[in-house]
Amino acid sequence: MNNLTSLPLVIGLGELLWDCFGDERRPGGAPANVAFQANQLGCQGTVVTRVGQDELGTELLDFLKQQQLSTEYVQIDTTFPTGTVTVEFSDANDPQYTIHEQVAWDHLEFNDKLAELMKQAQAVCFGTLAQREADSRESIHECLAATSSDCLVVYDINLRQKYYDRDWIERSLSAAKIVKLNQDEVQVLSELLAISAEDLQIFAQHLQQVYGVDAVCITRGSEGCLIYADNQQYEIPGSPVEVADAVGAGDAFTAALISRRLLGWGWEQAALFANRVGGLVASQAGAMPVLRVEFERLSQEIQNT
Ligand SMILES: Nc1ncnc2c1ncn2[C@@H]1O[C@H](COP(=O)(O)OP(=O)(O)OP(=O)(O)O)[C@@H](O)[C@H]1O
Ligand SMILES: O=C(O)C(=O)C[C@H](O)[C@H](O)CO
Repeated sequence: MNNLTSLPLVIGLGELLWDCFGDERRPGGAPANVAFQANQLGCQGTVVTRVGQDELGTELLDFLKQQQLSTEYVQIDTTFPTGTVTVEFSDANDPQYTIHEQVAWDHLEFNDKLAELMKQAQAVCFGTLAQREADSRESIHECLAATSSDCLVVYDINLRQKYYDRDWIERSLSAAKIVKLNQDEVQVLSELLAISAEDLQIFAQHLQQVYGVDAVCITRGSEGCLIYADNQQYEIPGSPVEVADAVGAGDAFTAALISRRLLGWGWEQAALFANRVGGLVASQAGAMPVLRVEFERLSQEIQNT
């Protein structure tokens, strides 16, 4: 790997794609959003994914280069096209995703180069969607197995359409140190894994005891988040914003939480920052708005309070 900086290496492992909003399109894909935001948050965010050998793939590679993200771990598929998603809204807070099938990011190939990269990662974020096909599912777990024991492995559950399965979720929970999910996903998991979600602390303890997860983070839109870690519950209020669209707010939240935990911040302060970062992204269109300066200002503000 060509590690040009000493910044913490944060990998977004899974899908990089085009979010299509009517006749506009913007780069997206949850793990890619996390890598992009981690890059803006003072880390070396790196995307591990696969695009097609087509115009849409070339444009994604150009986008990454423009944003000073590495394209070294973006594989090119000669059979499947670059992924696309149709994003629709009945409410700006609640985007609906139609995720098109038979695309390149379903076919990530694990190899020595990826193993070498994963060994060096300080954090890796992955989700459920990119596990819908066996090719990427197995490669993702090979990547996770190649990380060092102190790597912060973050499972941002992100359940989409019908693309999840109890076995994939349990395998992923077992591989993760931090699990992030929203309130709707708590309900789905509660049914799928037969865990009561009436008391969220008991729900979180179940994930910790059965799957060996260290921290559980539940996001609640404008109401902020709950974190269960170190035998404590942290309830961190949100700072409501005027929403442009909530696409990528959760991913920005995750990137912010990772970046500040890697800097040694406590849970409360890191979550407060993550809430504000998520809110800022919700106040802008698309999943990858350029907000480097705003994030730095916010980081200083929260450190000084
Ligand atoms: N309207 C809002 N006002 C303020 N902050 C917001 C708003 N919407 C989202 N956020 C911030 O972003 C975080 C993540 O939002 P949300 O709970 O909607 O994400 P999510 O459902 O996890 O997202 P995704 O499924 O896209 O990953 C929230 O915990 C909050 O900190
Ligand atoms: O990657 C996912 O989880 C998706 O749902 C694809 C979305 O279009 C994406 O997260 C928003 O950029």
